Amino acid sequence: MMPSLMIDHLSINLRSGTDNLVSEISFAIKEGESLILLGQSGSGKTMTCSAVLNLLDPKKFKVSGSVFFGETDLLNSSEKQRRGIYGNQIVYIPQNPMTALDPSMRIGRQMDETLRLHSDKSRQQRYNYILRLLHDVGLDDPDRVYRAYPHMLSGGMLQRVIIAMAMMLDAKFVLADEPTTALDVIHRNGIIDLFSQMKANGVGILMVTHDFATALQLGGSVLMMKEGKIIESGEVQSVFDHTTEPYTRSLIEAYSLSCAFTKGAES
Ligand SMILES: Nc1ncnc2c1ncn2[C@@H]1O[C@H](COP(=O)(O)OP(=O)(O)OP(=O)(O)O)[C@@H](O)[C@H]1O
Repeated sequence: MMPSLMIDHLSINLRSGTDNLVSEISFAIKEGESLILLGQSGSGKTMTCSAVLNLLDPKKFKVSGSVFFGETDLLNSSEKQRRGIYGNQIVYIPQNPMTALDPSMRIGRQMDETLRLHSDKSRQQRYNYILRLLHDVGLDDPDRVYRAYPHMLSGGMLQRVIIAMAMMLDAKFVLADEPTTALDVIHRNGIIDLFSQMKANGVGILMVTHDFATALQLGGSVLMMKEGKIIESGEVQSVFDHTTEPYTRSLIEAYSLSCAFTKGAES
């Protein structure tokens, strides 16, 4: 099967400097697979995502290597090709989900307008479908969410709304930047379950996190990033069990400490 997303020798430099912010990164994700970029703050995770999403200002950054989505060369694609891919086939869930939504428009209207462009369903059919999706992503009162403005919902609820939008568009690929950072354990589990469901439905997932717990829960492959480079890679449980890299160990220890702390607080 063709990988949905293939990154080959991706490097990112500031045009004003010589340091590589990201150095020679390569990976591929097929439909129904997940890959996690894991590393401390400043390791280059968000830069890598921004290159995949074509968000880096070419006046400021020099990007080399290639990023392919199926047959499309994303770094050299036309505006028209990009419009057909981003927000449709590739859905981005940003760290702050509020930024992905229009603050002045009710959630239901935003979803309805998007759906209207992508389907020939009637108004009533669209309403019923959107309500079912909001229910399926675990929002208890879908009609209230439909009528709410984004600022009326919590971060976790907004993330669910964006996941519902990805499902609505039948996205092939979801890219999520730190989707669990602002959530408590219960909400984190719920969100990861939704990502696992999408994976089971054939969606490819690229997730950025600094949290080993999230990586272990989602499973799949992990790339350990440090100072813009991949220093270790493999199946996440196997890296967790067998790593000898001091950097990876330090992130695992941070995770173990937070588990011990949570257990201590519970007892
Ligand atoms: N807009 C920018 N201009 C210049 N350098 C930047 C910019 N954004 C990030 N960098 C630099 O690029 C490197 C990688 O940063 P990046 O944001 O990708 O890290 P990260 O792993 O995503 O960290 P975090 O978890 O804090 O988001 C860092 O050295 C950072 O200082």
